Amino acid sequence: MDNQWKRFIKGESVESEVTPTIYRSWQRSLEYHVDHTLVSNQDILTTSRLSERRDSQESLIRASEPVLPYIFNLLGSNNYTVLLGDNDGYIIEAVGDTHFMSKAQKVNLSPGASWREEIRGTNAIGTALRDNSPISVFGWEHFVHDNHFLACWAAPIQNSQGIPLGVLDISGEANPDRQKILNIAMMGASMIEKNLRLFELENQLKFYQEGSKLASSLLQQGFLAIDHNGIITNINAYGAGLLGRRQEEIIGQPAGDVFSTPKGWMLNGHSLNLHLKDRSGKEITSHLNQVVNNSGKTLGAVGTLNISKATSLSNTMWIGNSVLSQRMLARVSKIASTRSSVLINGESGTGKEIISRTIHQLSSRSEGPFVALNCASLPATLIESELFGYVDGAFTGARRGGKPGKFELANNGTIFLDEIGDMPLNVQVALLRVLQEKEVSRIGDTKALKIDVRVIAATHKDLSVLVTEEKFRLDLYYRLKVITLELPPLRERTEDIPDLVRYFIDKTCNSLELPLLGIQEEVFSYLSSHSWPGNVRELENCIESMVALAEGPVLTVEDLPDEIRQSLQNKSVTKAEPLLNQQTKQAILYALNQTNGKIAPAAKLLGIGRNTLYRKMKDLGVNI
Ligand SMILES: Nc1ncnc2c1ncn2[C@@H]1O[C@H](COP(=O)(O)OP(=O)(O)OP(=O)(O)O)[C@@H](O)[C@H]1O
Repeated sequence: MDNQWKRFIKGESVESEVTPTIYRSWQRSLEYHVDHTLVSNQDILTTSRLSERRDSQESLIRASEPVLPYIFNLLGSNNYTVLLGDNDGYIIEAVGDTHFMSKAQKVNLSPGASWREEIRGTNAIGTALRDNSPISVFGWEHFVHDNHFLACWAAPIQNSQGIPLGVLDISGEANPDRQKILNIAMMGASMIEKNLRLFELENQLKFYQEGSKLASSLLQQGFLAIDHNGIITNINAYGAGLLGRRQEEIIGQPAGDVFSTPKGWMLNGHSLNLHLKDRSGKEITSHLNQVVNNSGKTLGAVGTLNISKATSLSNTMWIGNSVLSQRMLARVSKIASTRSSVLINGESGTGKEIISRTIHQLSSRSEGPFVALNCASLPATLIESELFGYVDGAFTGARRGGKPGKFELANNGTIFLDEIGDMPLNVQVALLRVLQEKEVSRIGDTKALKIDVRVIAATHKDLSVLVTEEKFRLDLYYRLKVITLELPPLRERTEDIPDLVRYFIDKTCNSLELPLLGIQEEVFSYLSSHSWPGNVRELENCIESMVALAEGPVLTVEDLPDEIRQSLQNKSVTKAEPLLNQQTKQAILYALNQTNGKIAPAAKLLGIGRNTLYRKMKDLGVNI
């Protein structure tokens, strides 16, 4: 039976008696000087090299994992082994019957061995890979005599360009139904190819998804996706921030529930507009374009989410969604529905004025005026006339025709008295009278004018201490603190920082007519680690200068002021108070010198508010 092989080895011509594929492979085996008498022990990987090779072929192994046992079961007999070879002919996986596998092992037909033609002569694995075509190699068709007990079928596993990535082999003892088993091998190879394509698609999809996730997170605009059932399938962090909620609270919700008031859905040809107005008057609009597939079926809609221009730059909007902010806003809306006086306590720049405006706007007086007066910014002698006004000739220097006071101007609305702790005692008496009698008389006038004004007072000082020091009247204190509201400093609600920063970037870019700048995520950790003694005002000034001086389209750590860039390292360093005071005093004097003693520009130069500057000047004994 092995006559043809014997005669070929002797050098006789047998070309017409064997299939051309086998004949060509025998000839190549001769050229490779393969020893036809002996099983080669060459090119067998050590266990560690084999596991490295398996690692490098991870997707081929994963794709064949369910296929090899399936093919083995399909063969319906134990006299086979199903092998996976890589593109170098190394066997990297085997499933089969232990009895046959131990026989196969004797000729190195087992994991770790390479069955390239160059090493083992004609064989199904090596020849299928060499010809990139399915093949069966039976008995004496193997070039090496010791392999003549084998019957093998192999089919290459190709990528989508037809390049062989590996090979699926079925080996056993000779079987008469040569074509049937070859078909099974080909089917196995094609199943592995399909799995590989699926992985490729999964990877591509993941790549696109990751890409779009990154793009939407970098987007300094809200991004929203809604499926054809109206369910929100994606919203970026910025968009969620605009809605004052977290991404995970919104994704999966019906869009109609999230955008409930006042206008809801508006379908308009191929686009869709959504509106939302929240408690503080912030209005959000979303413009979405429908996405359709090739057959015109609507898959959903994607688009942007913005604060509508009309309200985006209003200075009455409270930005921040931390637990503390939420708690405070809930209290503010309750306060707004009452008529009582309010006393707001909070450090400078925490938003006392903005929250007073919010109370006014949410109240039934919102159509009336909101009038603010800072008691620390005026000399004691002027406060009274500012508050109550005066008649013609009331005092030397009085304006001809007189002047209405802030109370008169605030009639039917709200008066906001900032830094009330700095109000002189004599004015406190007059204020108390106005509050009790609900009428005001201009200085020098005998007539009283009925007024209906809600008073919101604010201070960064502890008024009860001022009362014990007899700098503040107890009766006025009680009159004002009917309702109190504590504004937490920014360092206690650092979760608000990202929203505030994005808002200030938007606001500054708008006012400087610059294209909207992005911000590197890392910047937030620096901003959150700073203690912000000047609170939101200091943060606002910091962002304004970062935007104005920005080098590129995205604000980075490099754009941060030095002291904030160093704040992460300096957090543990204790402050040397007296030195700090000295330096603050010097900075104030320098700024005043630069601005010829003008308060507003000096405050701007220092990056603090006017009121803070007045207060610091008072505390540090700086006079102009
Ligand atoms: N939550 C906030 N959202 C948006 N802007 C804010 C917020 N809090 C403060 N600001 C901004 O910070 C700046 C300071 O706020 P505001 O004047 O209300 O603080 P304040 O507590 O009254 O300060 P001061 O006591 O020094 O007068 C303002 O420009 C204000 O618009």
